[in-house]
Amino acid sequence: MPENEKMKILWNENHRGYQPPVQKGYVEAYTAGAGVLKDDGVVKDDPTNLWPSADVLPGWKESIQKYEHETLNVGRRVAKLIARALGLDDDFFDLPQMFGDDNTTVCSLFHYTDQENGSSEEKLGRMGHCDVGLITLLATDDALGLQICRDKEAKPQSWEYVLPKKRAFTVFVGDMLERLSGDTFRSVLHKVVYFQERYCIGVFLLPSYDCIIESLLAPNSEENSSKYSPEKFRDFLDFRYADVTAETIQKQMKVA
Ligand SMILES: O=C(O)CCC(=O)C(=O)O
Ligand SMILES: [Fe+2]
Repeated sequence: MPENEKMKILWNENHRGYQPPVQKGYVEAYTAGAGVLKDDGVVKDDPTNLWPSADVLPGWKESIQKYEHETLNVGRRVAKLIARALGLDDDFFDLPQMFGDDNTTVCSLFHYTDQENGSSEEKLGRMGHCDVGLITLLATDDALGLQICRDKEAKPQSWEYVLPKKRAFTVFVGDMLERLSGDTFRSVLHKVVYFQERYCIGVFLLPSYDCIIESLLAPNSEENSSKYSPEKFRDFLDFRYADVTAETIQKQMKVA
C-alpha cells in the first residue's frame, strides 16, 4: 500500500492497525482483532479494527477475517489437548471469557523489510520476548530468522533457529498458559534476527480482558503456593504495551 494509505490506519490505543517500522530497514506490521464468528458465518467485527479501504486493497478484510477464524479454530483444538493435559474439561478453553465469544485474539502480519546495509553481524528484527497469550500460531515464509531459547533461565542464553516449514505452524506457549498451568508449560523466549526480506503471520490466542489469569492447579497443591496473585488479563497485558502506544511510535518516527 502507498505510505499515505498506511498512515490512515495507524495503530490505535487498542493495538490494532498499522505499525510502521520505527527505523528504515525494520519490521512493519498490521494487526486486526478476530471479532466473533456467528453461526451464519458472518463475522461481527471487532469495532477497534482499522481496515484499509476496499478500493485500495480489495478482499483484504475478508481474507484476514477468514484466515484468523480458521487459525483460531486450529488453536482451539490445540487448547483442548492442553486442557486435557492439565486435567481440565476438554472444553474449558471454550468458555466465553477464554476463547469463546469474548476472546480478544489478534492476527498480526509482519514484514521485515530489506536491510539498508548488511554490515552488522546480527540484524535484530524483534528483541527477545515471550508472547502474552495462551498460544501463538505462526506461519512464515522460507526466510530464516526466528530463534528460540530453550532455557530462558540459563546464563548465558543459547539461541537456535526455528527452521521454516511449509504447511505447518510454529506454536509457542505464551505467558498466560505458563501462569494458568503453574509453570508446567513454560512460555517460549524467542526473537527474530534476519538478513533478508521476511514475511510472517501470527495468530495470538488472547482471552477476554476480564478473564482472570491464575494458576489452575488445585489450590492446596504445593506448586500453587501463591507465587502470583490472580490478575485480570487486561492488567496482565497492560504493562507490556506501556511503551508502544501510537504516540511513542510517532515520536520514534520523528526521530528516525
Ligand atoms: O516474526 C516472527 O517470526 C515472530 C514475531 C513475534 O515473535 C511476535 O510478533 O510476537
Ligand atoms: Fe513473539
